[in-house]
Amino acid sequence: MSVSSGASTYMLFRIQKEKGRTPLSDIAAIIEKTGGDIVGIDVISSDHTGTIHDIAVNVFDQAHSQLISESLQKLDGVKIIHVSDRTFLAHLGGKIEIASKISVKNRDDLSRVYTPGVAGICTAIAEQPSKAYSLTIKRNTIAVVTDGTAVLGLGDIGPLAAMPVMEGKAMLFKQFADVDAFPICLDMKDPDEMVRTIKALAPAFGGINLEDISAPRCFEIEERLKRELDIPVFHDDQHGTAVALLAGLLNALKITGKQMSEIKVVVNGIGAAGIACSKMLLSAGVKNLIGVDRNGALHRNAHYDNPYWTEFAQITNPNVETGNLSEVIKNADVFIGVSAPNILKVDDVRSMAKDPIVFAMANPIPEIDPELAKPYVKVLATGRSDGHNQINNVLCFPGIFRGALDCRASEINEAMKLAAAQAIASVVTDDELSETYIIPSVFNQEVVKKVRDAVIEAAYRTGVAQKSMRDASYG
Ligand SMILES: NC(=O)c1ccc[n+]([C@@H]2O[C@H](COP(=O)([O-])OP(=O)(O)OC[C@H]3O[C@@H](n4cnc5c(N)ncnc54)[C@H](O)[C@@H]3O)[C@@H](O)[C@H]2O)c1
Ligand SMILES: O=C(O)C[C@H](O)C(=O)O
Ligand SMILES: [Mg+2]
Repeated sequence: MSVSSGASTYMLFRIQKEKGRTPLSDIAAIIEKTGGDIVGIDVISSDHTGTIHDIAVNVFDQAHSQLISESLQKLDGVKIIHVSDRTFLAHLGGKIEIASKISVKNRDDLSRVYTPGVAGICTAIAEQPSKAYSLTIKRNTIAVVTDGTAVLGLGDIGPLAAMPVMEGKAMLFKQFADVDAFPICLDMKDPDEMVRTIKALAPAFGGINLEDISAPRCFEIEERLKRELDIPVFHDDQHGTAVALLAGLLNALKITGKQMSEIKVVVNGIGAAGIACSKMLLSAGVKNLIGVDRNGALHRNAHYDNPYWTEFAQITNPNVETGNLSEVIKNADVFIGVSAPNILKVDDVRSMAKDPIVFAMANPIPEIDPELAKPYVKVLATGRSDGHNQINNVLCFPGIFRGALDCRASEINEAMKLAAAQAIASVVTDDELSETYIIPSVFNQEVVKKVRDAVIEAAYRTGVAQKSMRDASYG
């Protein structure tokens, strides 16, 4: 049985073949015999001792790739230098670069973009700082800042290892909303030091997108930066997630015919995303919301060292339910997971109320395998790109910052977030709405457009837009 390119993993086997030993045809035959589908062979180098080849092969999965490697290693005079998959290949050398808008072809160009011409521009900005918005990259540039302490669901893997996620966010900012974003991975953990450093970096940027900073530190860092900076500061894992979640839930409830005010919601993982999602749902009208973390349900009769949990317990769990996830999820209408992989059991889902909604949003592995949950849920969503109903903050951050930059909002406030959620939900029309289509694809070009316009409208309405409406090309 061979592998069709659609449902497979693309691997690149770099092999060294000694001259006069196993011929290439035998190597190819072994790969095909082991079920691999060869899609290309390149010669990388060749000399009197042998040849290095890259053999591109479609395989079923990692285990299949391993099997092919083992078969190749047994061949006489064949050595595997390395095996890479498509994802690793896409990351070679990083995913973004800086490009100039003007090319410098001669001395005349040089004297305008650099010294001496540039000095006049600097003086103009020194005299009138707001000119930085028209004469530098500030007006369209966002810093994507992390300390690497809560990277996806991988935890505290540090600033260096966080780079691929931050580069990815920068790519998405550019592709979806033409926002120039730059990844900044800080090697520090102390909130005071982080606030000081981010403030010191701020002059070059029109906004700060905080990313993958662990709770509860992220709350203090964001609150202080919002107070102390005059550009929008937005913690994506809190607010981007909450916006995308509310959009998904608004549409999912249309399918189940239930009301926000009547549903029982269990939020698992009371960290950055969990607290923000819960607060957004409360302001959208949910009354019975229970937060669960590693030690079970949070409730007002317990004592927590974390002040954000104390506050959370006061405003949630009105019936003071106690116990672990399996206990409190009974009769819940909605499960929201922003916690860890595979912690929701099929029996938990089966104990939920009729027509359960399960949003298992932990990345990269959701709280429950979608295939296991599917038979028992009415609406299922994950944070991943490779299934139906992707509820991910990428639906929010490009458009919300596009809007905030275009009207030069001094902040991103509650009204702007709510407007963004409603805008995302509205992209799916009533005719289109179904169990497998509650939330638009991020590739739907309406998403960024609608979010931008709704955010700008809310910014003017709430008095935080600093540009005239005409200049913001809006309204
Ligand atoms: N889909 C999305 O758009 C999206 C957005 C943000 C975060 N996330 C995902 O949500 C998860 C949390 O992200 P965060 O930024 O809030 O991180 P965080 O570190 O701030 O919070 C994680 C919380 O989950 C809790 N937790 C861990 N394991 C648990 C378990 N077994 N049971 C109950 N609680 C558990 C932790 O104690 C912590 O309170 C990650 O997997 C992340 O990838 C998804
Ligand atoms: O990065 C993502 O895909 C979403 C989110 O920011 C996360 O931390 O999981
Ligand atoms: Mg994140």
